[in-house]
Amino acid sequence: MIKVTNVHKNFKEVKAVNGIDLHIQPGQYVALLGPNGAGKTTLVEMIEGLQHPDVGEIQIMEKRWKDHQEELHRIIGLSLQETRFVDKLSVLETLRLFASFYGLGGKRIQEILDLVNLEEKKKSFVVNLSGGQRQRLALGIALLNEPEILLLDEPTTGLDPTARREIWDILKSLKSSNNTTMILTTHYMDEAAYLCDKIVIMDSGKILAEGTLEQLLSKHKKGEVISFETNGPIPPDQLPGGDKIIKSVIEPVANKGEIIIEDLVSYLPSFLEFIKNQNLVLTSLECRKMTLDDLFIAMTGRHLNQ
Ligand SMILES: Nc1ncnc2c1ncn2[C@@H]1O[C@H](COP(=O)(O)OP(=O)(O)OP(=O)(O)O)[C@@H](O)[C@H]1O
Repeated sequence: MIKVTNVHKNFKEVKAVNGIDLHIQPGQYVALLGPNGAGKTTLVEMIEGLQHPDVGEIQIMEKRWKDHQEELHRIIGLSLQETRFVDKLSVLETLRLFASFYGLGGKRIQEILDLVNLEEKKKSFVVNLSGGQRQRLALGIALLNEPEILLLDEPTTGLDPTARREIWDILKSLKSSNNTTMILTTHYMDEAAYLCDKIVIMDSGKILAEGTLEQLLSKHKKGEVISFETNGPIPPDQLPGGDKIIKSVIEPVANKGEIIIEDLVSYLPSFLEFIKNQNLVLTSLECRKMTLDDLFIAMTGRHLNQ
């Protein structure tokens, strides 16, 4: 459905997208997950035809933007990171305006109001909508034309958990009813894990890993995490069992750290002994299985949301 081949995009010296290959199958929901500046928006905007690669090629249903602009506009629905509406138009008037671009009538507008659950708000001015309602309106506009491909740039950033859940429910229902193909960018690993069949982890313009959640986590199959805080500074270079550690992140000033190890049961006693020998007291200790964020730390040494 979407084929991205060796795509590069630079902004002066910044390599925003630095050699990306990506294949997306029909009906797949794909999350581009990564921290600020990873290159997610730039990649999505190139797939949307809003920006053009310096190097490489993007094909959508075997078509390129330069030869098939009109056709591709009909196939794709998109919602940008920040959608600007006309504040003094109502929800209904806004939908009518966008529907007119596609020659769509009242029936489709009503379907969209029901789908994104804005019937009760249809007479409200857009300026008076909550963040979640605005995002649902943006999603509704993206869906007006029944697009085969939906591209959403951070559809739930800044929303509270209930508002996020409402967007998730709409996207889930769309998947089962329409077989839509979707790419969304997000900072939230729970969003990627809940909604998407395929997760693409990006950093510094590159893909670090891709696959289903299970595939990604099984790359570090035995990975488990010790997360701890102490009453004093931890000397990071003296942690025991160096060869058993997949990755450690120690924050000396905050007196806290995380260690990703292969085998928790065999490692934990030596860690506790180390804490005792350093005359430290554990003020908190948590052991758990790896999450996507831990996987990101294992790959980059940083948290996803930093
Ligand atoms: N128009 C532009 N001009 C100059 N630099 C840009 C431009 N667009 C993006 N960049 C730079 O390219 C890099 C990738 O940015 P991009 O917005 O694609 O990342 P992102 O992963 O979407 O980040 P975020 O999650 O914060 O939206 C960043 O370093 C950014 O500052």
